Amino acid sequence: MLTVSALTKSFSSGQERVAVLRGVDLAVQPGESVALTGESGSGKSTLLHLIAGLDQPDSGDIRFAEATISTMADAERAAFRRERLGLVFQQFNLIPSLTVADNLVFQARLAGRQDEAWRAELIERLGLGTLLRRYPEQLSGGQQQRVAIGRALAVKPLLLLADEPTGNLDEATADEVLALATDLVRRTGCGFLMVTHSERLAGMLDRRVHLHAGLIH
Ligand SMILES: Nc1ncnc2c1ncn2[C@@H]1O[C@H](COP(=O)(O)OP(=O)(O)OP(=O)(O)O)[C@@H](O)[C@H]1O
Repeated sequence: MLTVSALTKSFSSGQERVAVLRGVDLAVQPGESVALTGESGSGKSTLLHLIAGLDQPDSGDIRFAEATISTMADAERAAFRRERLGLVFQQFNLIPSLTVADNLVFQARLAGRQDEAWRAELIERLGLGTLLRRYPEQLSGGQQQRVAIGRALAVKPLLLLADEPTGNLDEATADEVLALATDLVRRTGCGFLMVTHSERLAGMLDRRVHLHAGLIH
């Protein structure tokens, strides 16, 4: 479903170019959850940003079944991200001026992909029913992250991308939030790629890939 081939990316550092990704190959199948590990600075977030279309690779391809995002123009890539991808970051990135209910519908509405029945199921499964009228600042970290996951999945994405999604949560809450996310991913059949430093959390997913010296091992 996602196929990344021979992806390279370098950044300028002073006079030099530093090659962060040197030919990354990676595939994620529908319904599969994959943990992306690697030491600090190995390029995990860079890879995730490229897959999300937030930045452009130097060379190589990023393909989904229905589209090659690495060759899309900026506007087309942004639309693909909005409509077909779910993004969850460590900072929950909820919209502070919107209630939980409105945060949940916001992206789906923008994407023109509203599905009432699916949203109701997400609310139920993520235990958000009693929180719908609250604002993000009135929620705990675990609750905010459950809303962020619900928002990302509300569009029924092809792929859920998460960068240290439970990094701000205590262990028990992190485990609980990730268990919910993997369960929903299996249910929707979307792929799930998650950056993590945690061996424990990586072990909860179907498979693990390791980024080292610019390559996936
Ligand atoms: N926009 C940028 N401009 C210049 N250098 C960058 C940029 N983005 C990332 N880098 C560099 O690329 C390398 C990889 O960064 P990246 O954030 O992808 O690593 P990471 O594996 O996610 O690290 P961490 O686990 O610490 O979050 C680092 O050396 C970083 O300084």
